[in-house]
Amino acid sequence: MPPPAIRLNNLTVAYRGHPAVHHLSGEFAPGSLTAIVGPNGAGKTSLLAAIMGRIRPAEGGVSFDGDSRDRIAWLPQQAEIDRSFPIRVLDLVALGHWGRLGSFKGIAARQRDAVGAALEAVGLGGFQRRGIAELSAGQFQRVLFARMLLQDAPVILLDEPFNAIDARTTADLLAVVARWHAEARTVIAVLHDLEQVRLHFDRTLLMARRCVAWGPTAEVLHAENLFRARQMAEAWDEDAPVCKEAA
Ligand SMILES: Nc1ncnc2c1ncn2[C@@H]1O[C@H](COP(=O)(O)OP(=O)(O)OP(=O)(O)O)[C@@H](O)[C@H]1O
Repeated sequence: MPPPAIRLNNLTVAYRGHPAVHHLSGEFAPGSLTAIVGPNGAGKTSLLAAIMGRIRPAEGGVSFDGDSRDRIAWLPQQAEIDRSFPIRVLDLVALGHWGRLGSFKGIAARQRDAVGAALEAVGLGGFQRRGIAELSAGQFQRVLFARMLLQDAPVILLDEPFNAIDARTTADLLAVVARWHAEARTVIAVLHDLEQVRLHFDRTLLMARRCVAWGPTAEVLHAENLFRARQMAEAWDEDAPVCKEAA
């Protein structure tokens, strides 16, 4: 099934009345590959949360054309994941099958094979029986990508997927992202490395709570836009209330 278009309609996300994303409008086209960039506190993670439906917008909203939100795969920032949980790589990756498995059914042989294939695809063949606490940060990120391979979702959201990940692992995981793009899935990734964005992402949304620029990466990552985003970040007031500006 093709991915839906994802539309932001005057989207405003606020925490206790203070805006983190302000009056954002635009569209992620089906099958597009978009980087979201901007200074710390620019609202990038909040935007992903609004797309996921984890935060209710203060104003405006997110609409999906032709498909529903439950077919999104989401990779949170590593810092948000508790790795002390005693679970094996096999079981964690198999959770990618969750929608098809049902809660308490065991993992069938076919699904075990699919887990093995996904682990091979991310360079971790044979890691099934390892505990997740025994993995390096880079290996763990590979495992999470393997889980997303199994999820087989038309829309994939990645929040800083290459933070603290070495160059080799990043290159391998960028190849997985390119594969998803070639398969016409919609991929949206929050990133900080602008060189990586220039090399691997067609489109970019540069934001500083508001949209600074959104379009082809080479145009968006222009020095003037980057300067404006920095200025907007320096000027914002953490305690400013949500305004009632028209869309
Ligand atoms: N759960 C929350 N409760 C209150 N305020 C929040 C919450 N999450 C984020 N914020 C605030 O919203 C603003 C945007 O945060 P967000 O994490 O979306 O930005 P970001 O662009 O992803 O930042 P970074 O690059 O540092 O990860 C910040 O001022 C932050 O303090």
